[in-house]
Amino acid sequence: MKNGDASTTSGPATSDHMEHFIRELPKCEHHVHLEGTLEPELLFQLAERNGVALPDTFPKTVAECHERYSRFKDLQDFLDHYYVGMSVLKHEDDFFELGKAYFHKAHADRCLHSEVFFDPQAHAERGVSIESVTRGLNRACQYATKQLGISTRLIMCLLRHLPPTEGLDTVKQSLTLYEEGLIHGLGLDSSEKPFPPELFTECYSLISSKFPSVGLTAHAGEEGDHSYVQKSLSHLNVTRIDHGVNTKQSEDLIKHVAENEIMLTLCPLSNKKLQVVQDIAELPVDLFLRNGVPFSINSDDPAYFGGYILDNYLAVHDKFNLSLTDWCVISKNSIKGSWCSEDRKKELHSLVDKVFDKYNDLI
Ligand SMILES: Nc1ncnc2[nH]cnc12
Ligand SMILES: [Zn+2]
Repeated sequence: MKNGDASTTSGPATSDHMEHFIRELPKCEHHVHLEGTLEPELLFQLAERNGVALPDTFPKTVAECHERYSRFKDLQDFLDHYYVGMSVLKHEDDFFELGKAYFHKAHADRCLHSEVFFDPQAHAERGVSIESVTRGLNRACQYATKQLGISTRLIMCLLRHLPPTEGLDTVKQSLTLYEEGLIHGLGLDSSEKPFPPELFTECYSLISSKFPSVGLTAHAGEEGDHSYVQKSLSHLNVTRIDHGVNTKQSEDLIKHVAENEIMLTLCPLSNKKLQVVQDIAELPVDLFLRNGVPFSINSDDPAYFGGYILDNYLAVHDKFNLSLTDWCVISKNSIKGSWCSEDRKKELHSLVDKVFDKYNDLI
């Protein structure tokens, strides 16, 4: 049966098969901030356990949190809340618990490979060392691999609203952790405008000169225009772009990104919540597919944006009438763009093929 022709079958309609297919599809996540997976329930538990007094303006209950999360005006409005929320994280075990809870959610969504961000500078401000944060999260990564079969990578992000000299200090403090193999990538996040990527050139070149195999990525083209994407590629030498929605503004850039297999890590629910788009249907999913721009689908800050990776896949399914073949392209590109071993990629490819074969006869 072909996509869209639901008239002649018994059993579930095509769209039901499509939804089952998407649920079963092995997924790779490349854009999730572990601090953004802090659910309100754990946030309040940690506040009590760690004796953290949240400001009077902070929501008092889980329900009030959800109400607050339903009306972020933009990225900055979200970030102002997010940095306060994460102040309840104080000890290595808190970070372990946070990571473990995320990996269980990812596992339930059939996410088999996950590359996770963390923001050490946001914790250093409160006296929490980069070692405590990294070791706690690394233990969670090991747990995910051993107990849940998820391969993982840890990506340290620099906060672009802080001075680049502080970013460089953070990079220097992190060198031993990269050396130990606890951190595998470098990223750049927080308020995009007016902090262009070239401010952080030295931070990126220091890491890549010491550890050439470390993956480089940066948030760009979320609220910033396409020049932020261009400059992340030319000045930071990243091989991946986080968000990158505004790549759509330049035909030359679309061509460049496609030809050089730069993967964009799209985050549909995040873009809607932070009003990057008013509707997920506005995302350039068709444009990117037609032009061979590789992208993956991710959750960004799922505790705040109302859904983990599967919800983001389903949101795309809901708005774009993608075929089984389109989904296979998305899923194979997200494997190809992952920073895991070639053997792991082969395993993931064959798992995707199995699900594709199962549903190819049905859809
Ligand atoms: N969507 C986002 N953009 C930039 N920085 C972030 N940090 C957490 N979520 C972010
Ligand atoms: Zn992000």
